[in-house]
Amino acid sequence: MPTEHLFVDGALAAADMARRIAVVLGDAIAARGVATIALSGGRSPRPVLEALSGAALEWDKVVVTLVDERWVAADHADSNERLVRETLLQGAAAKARFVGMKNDAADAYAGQAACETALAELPWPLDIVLLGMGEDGHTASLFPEAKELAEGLSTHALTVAVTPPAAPHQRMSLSARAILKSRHIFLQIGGAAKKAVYDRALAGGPVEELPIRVALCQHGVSVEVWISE
Ligand SMILES: O=C1O[C@H](COP(=O)(O)O)[C@@H](O)[C@H](O)[C@H]1O
Repeated sequence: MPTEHLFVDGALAAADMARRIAVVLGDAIAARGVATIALSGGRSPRPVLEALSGAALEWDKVVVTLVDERWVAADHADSNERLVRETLLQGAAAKARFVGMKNDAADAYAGQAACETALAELPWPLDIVLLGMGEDGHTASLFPEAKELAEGLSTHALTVAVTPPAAPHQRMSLSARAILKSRHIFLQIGGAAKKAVYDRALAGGPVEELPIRVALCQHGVSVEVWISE
């Protein structure tokens, strides 16, 4: 069972999550001289990343990558890289090493091999994989109805190129294997609709129905969930 942190307020949940991330990254630096974190995109992580940016860490020893990315330019409003650069990688935190997923290839499928090579050079397992979840139960860009879902759940590769069934832009996503190649999985669940999906996922069933079960229905990696109303 995941460890659940319950909050009435999303801002308090974000601040608490940022504090916990900083502790885990600091411990990783003390133990191994380097700390690694993969970040999700979307709306939920923004306040966490803004708070984390002010943490007193040896940022030059932190490596930041992504859980998923939209195949758009790094200055596009939908770019997860842009989100991370604008929120986390500011001030002292700008010293962190950022390894993004988007490259110059024309589409995500053509760019997957180079992205795989870039991510393979990181020190695995990652210390933290920070996940979000959509109301359809997707996590990273492992969407229930995507034609690449089976590949994302079964591949030995770290990454999978995806065309979302009902969202804009091709994506690059960590595979299930990569998500589980981590020391800690942290998950944000905000609002009643996501909480209902989270509860249904925890109750068990096929991972193809609710891909968040990749993280929730396994015993190898510790999972902490920040739940807010
Ligand atoms: O498409 C995505 O959605 C999920 C959830 O996003 P949110 O905006 O509801 O927080 C996110 O975790 C994922 O990284 C993103 O690409």
